Amino acid sequence: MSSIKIECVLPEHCRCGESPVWEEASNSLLFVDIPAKRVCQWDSLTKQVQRVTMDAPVSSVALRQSGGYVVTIGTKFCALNWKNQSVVVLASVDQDKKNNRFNDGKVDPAGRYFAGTMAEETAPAVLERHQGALYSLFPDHHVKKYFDQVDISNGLDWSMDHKIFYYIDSLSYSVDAFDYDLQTGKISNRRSVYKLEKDEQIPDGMCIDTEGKLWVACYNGGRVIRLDPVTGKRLQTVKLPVDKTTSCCFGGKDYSEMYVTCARDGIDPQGLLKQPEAGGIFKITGLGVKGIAPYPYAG
Ligand SMILES: O=C(O)[C@H](O)[C@@H](O)[C@H](O)[C@H](O)CO
Ligand SMILES: [Zn+2]
Repeated sequence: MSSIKIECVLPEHCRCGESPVWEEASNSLLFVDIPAKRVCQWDSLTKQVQRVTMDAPVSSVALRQSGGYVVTIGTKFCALNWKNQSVVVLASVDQDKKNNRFNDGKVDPAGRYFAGTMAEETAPAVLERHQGALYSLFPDHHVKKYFDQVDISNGLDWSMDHKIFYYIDSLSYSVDAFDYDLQTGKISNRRSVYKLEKDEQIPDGMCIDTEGKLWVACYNGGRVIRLDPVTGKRLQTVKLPVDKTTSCCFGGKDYSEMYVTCARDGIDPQGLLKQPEAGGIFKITGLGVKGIAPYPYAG
């Protein structure tokens, strides 16, 4: 049996840390702090952090094949040049919804950047319902809309054989699956593969391991859970010393470590005394499973 170790590797006070992405080329973890409008890069070797501030909430970051990163800022898909900190808008969505912003995003195995939107929250998980939609930015910069009526667009990943797309609309308290056509980027046949239990709270970010099992960060649940999407059973629970766990990804050597982001917003001063590491970056080792490298945006 492996022994699990959980460590706060970066005591960052993220208001809402999200979108952890491992960048193998720089041995670093990318992540965002949404309301702080920040994209960060934590070097796992030097332990140094670089932070770049945007002019609107930035909800996800992904690698870009041609160099630099892509990010979702406000309701825009953008390219970010890390060296000179410049941003170029690639496409816009939800132009009729002034109170909307993008939320979680991830690149598919063919290099399309998937991201969904939501209404801006007045408090964590308090927002106008059904305002969001799911989109993807194709390598040629055209945008495809998949569906709307989304509350909080979150966790997304693809099965190892690229035939299934997994997705979370947080306030449905469900992890869903679609059949996926990698050639065309089309999704179909939506179904639920797991319904969260009460103490697991709100499903947020998600990633898949090489065994095809799903890892879901549970917001307010202070844990990541490992699910078997075939049987619909929870296989494992890993608790963290912070409640507002938002997302997870594999990284480090051979993608054998898990990185977890979390939020600090919405915790009162009393609560912060009990979880001083809220908003930090956590590393979990000894899970005994691995992930895969993130796919880069192909455009
Ligand atoms: O990170 C996200 O996905 C949202 O932007 C956050 O605000 C919270 O996680 C959400 O409130 C929990 O459902
Ligand atoms: Zn999220």
